Amino acid sequence: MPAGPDDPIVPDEAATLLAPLIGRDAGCAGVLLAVSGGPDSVALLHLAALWRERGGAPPLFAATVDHGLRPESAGEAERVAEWCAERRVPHAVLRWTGRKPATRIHAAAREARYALLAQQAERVGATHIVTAHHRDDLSETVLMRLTRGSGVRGLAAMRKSRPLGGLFLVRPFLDVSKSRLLATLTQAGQDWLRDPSNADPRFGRTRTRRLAAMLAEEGLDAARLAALARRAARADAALDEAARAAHARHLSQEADRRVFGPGLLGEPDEIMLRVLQLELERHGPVRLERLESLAADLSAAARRGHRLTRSLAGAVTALDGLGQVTISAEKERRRGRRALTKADGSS
Ligand SMILES: Nc1ncnc2c1ncn2[C@@H]1O[C@H](COP(=O)(O)OP(=O)(O)OP(=O)(O)O)[C@@H](O)[C@H]1O
Repeated sequence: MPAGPDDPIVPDEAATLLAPLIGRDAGCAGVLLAVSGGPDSVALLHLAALWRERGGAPPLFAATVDHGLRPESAGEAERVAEWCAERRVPHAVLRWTGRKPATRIHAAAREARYALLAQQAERVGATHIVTAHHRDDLSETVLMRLTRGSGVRGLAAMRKSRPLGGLFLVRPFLDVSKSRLLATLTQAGQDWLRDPSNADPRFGRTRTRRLAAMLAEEGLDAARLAALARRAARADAALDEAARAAHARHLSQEADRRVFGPGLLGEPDEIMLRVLQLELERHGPVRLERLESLAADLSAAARRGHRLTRSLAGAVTALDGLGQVTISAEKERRRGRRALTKADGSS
C-alpha cells in the first residue's frame, strides 16, 4: 500500500529514496549530510543512518554550519554533534568567520554555507553533499519564482541532483512532504531544533508560506506546485539541449569575436534567447528581462535590415546589415579600437 501524506518513512523506503542518488551505483564514494539541526535535516541524518544499518550505503559524514548570527548557534551545533555521535556518523562544525554584510545576510550566509560544505566534503573525501530540502521547500520556491515572474528555468526551481564545483549537490526528499519527515522523527522519538527565524515575517519565505496556505485552500497545493516544477524542469532540459544544438549550428567563427550566422535570428524566440544567454553568460551575469529586450531589438532590427549594437553583461552584441550577430568582450572591442586609432596615426 502506498504511504499516506503524513506517514513516517520506513527503513526500506529510506533506501529507495537515497540509493538512486547517493548509492554506490550512483558513483558515490562518500556522502556529506548537511545537518542544520532542524527537523528536515535531522530526519535526513536518521534515515541515512538507518539505510547504512541495512547495508549498501557509502561512507557517511555530517556537517553543521555555524553562521554565528544567533547566540544559540554554537550550542545548537553541539546538539547536532551528539545526534551524529549516537549514530556513529563523523560530524564537523564549520564556522562562518568571514565578514558579515549589512544587507542580504540570508543570501550571503547561504553562499558561505555551500562553500564551507564543499570544502568539508573535499576534506573527508565525499563526492556528494546532501541537503534535506523537501516538497514544501520546492513548492515554496516555485511560488516565490511565480511571484517574481520567472521563466521556465526559474519555475523548474530545485533539481534532485546538480553539479557543485567538482561535487554533486543532492536533494533526495524533493518528493517528500515535510509532514512525513516530522512523523518519521516523532515515531523514532528523535528531537530536533526549533529555528526562531522560521516564524519571522521579515523573511520572504515565511510570507510565501502564508501565501502557500491560502492557495492550497483553492487547490493549488504543494503537490501541484511540485508537479509544475517537474514539468518545467523537463521542458527546460529539452530547451537547453535544443539551444546548445542551435548554438553549435550557427556559430561560424570562434576567436575573440564570436560570429553567428543570420539563421540564428530565424530560430524560435526562446531558442535564440538561450543561445544569446549561453554566449553572454561567458562574460557576466545577465538578467532575463535584459536578455529579452536585447533579443526583441535584434529581431526587429534584422527584419528591417538595420544594424544594431548593444552592450550587456560586459559584452558587445552587434548585428550587421546581413543579419549576422557578433559578440565580443567589451574590453577587447575597446582594445581593438585603440589599435585601429594608433594605426591610423590619429589620437
Ligand atoms: N546551518 C546549516 N548547516 C548545515 N546544513 C544546513 C544549514 N542550514 C541549512 N542546511 C541544509 O540546507 C537545507 C535547507 O535549509 P534551508 O531551507 O534553511 O535553506 P535556505 O536558507 O532556504 O537556502 P537554500 O534553500 O538555498 O539552501 C537543510 O535541510 C539542510 O540540509
